[in-house]
Amino acid sequence: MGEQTGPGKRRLGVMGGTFDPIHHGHLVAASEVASQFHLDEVVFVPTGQPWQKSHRAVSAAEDRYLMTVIATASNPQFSVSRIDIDRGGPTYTTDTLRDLRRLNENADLFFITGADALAQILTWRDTDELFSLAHFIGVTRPGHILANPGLPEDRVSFVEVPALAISSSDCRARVAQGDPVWYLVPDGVVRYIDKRKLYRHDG
Ligand SMILES: Nc1ncnc2c1ncn2[C@@H]1O[C@H](COP(=O)(O)OP(=O)(O)OP(=O)(O)O)[C@@H](O)[C@H]1O
Ligand SMILES: O=C(O)c1ccc[n+]([C@@H]2O[C@H](COP(=O)([O-])O)[C@@H](O)[C@H]2O)c1
Repeated sequence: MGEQTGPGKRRLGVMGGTFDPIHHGHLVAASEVASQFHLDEVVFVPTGQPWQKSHRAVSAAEDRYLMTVIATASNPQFSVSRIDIDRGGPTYTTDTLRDLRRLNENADLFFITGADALAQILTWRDTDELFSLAHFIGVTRPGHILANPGLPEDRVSFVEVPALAISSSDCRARVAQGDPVWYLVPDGVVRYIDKRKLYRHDG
């Protein structure tokens, strides 16, 4: 893994996502990678403005941030960062990783991404720099093929995680239809969605 690994360095996982809402697929992926890669911590980083999702309405960043905090609060290995929200403007992972490296000088970064997001990674901004900032870990996701889309071989690993066919889109659609999202998202997130009337057409 080149210059990113070293003795005595903390191993910091980074789970970026829009988290609209965060669901158990995200949490299981982070937990499994933390275990298999012996990570000290996984920081969840909700996007500010996910520029590749500009074709649809995205919930307010503060709602997505708070749901991420609620979902991760009970796990001492998990934390949440506001860096992408507070930076403002479209969210680029090169900025995320540069900022996290500045804040965590003695850490190796492991960016966790599902098979669908990994397949799109060459469309992200500044990909040449991207791969020098972190090691990328692609995780399995039902309905998607996990493969290297052309990243340098020594910059990417693959992890099979317990399959959860859950997506944020499906959770939003279920709430809009009045269907339950219990057990797809953490209980506190169900209650937050209800309290803030998120995803309801009359919300
Ligand atoms: N069920 C899942 N299993 C494994 N990885 C997942 C799963 N759901 C999301 N991910 C990964 O988590 C990261 C953040 O995903 P994101 O917040 O966009 O959720 P999503 O469910 O894909 O949302 P949407 O349906 O709105 O596109 C991405 O890397 C994505 O591939
Ligand atoms: O850097 C980019 O250009 C870029 C483009 C699309 C997605 N990403 C990142 O990929 C992660 C998952 O994004 P999303 O849109 O699937 O929620 C999240 O951390 C995004 O900031 C990054």
